[in-house]
Amino acid sequence: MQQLVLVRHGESVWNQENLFTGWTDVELSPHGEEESRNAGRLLREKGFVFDVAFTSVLRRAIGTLWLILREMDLMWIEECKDWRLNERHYGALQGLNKAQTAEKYGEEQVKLWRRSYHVRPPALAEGDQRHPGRDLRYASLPPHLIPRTECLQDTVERVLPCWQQVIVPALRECRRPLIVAHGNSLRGLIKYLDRVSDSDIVNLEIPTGTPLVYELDDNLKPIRHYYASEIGTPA
Ligand SMILES: O=C(O)[C@H](O)COP(=O)(O)O
Repeated sequence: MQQLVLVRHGESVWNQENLFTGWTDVELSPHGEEESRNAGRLLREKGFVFDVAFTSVLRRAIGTLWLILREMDLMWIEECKDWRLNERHYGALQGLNKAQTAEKYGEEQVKLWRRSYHVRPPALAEGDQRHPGRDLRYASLPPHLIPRTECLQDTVERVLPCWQQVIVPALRECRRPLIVAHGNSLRGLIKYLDRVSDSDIVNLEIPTGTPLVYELDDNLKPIRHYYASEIGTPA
């Protein structure tokens, strides 16, 4: 049996302001930093140890990972930052207020943009300042891989190669990975692991800064999952 721990980053300043964030690189809020430290303390208290960590190239996830590792005295472990663990790209919605967008376009439309598996938010224009192609961290990517918007299915299609190519090999080597990523990249991974249907994935919400533990069998299929906070403290 192998364990995989998934953590959505702590609250960001844009979560606090209820803004669509996607690939916008925003900081953790003070509350998000506290959530991250608490996650690290909890994991330490429950006896978790990691020897490799995977995260996105966005500072709210990297910052959460670093605060967790600091609390666990594990800052020395190997870290792998992979753009494929980024949040779903929210297209032209990035930077807009979620409540105001719902007032303008209607709750139903915004729910489709936020939670449906196949519906993409409006795309960023090619020349938009926010286009990720202008960002150094994506400079080595072939242009066809750089999104201007994504539905959850698009996100799954980039998260799964990351899972197969870098996380599965670590698990096969019996390493103990921690994954710190984002609401929708984790929803995509969980959809795959738990074989959640395209319609049921609409209802899956992942709280910020709350370690979720997956127990996997030898074929890396989930046996069960639970929040680390639900485990009894070891004697
Ligand atoms: O990108 C964002 O705005 C959030 O991190 C996730 O937002 P959602 O819950 O609206 O998908």
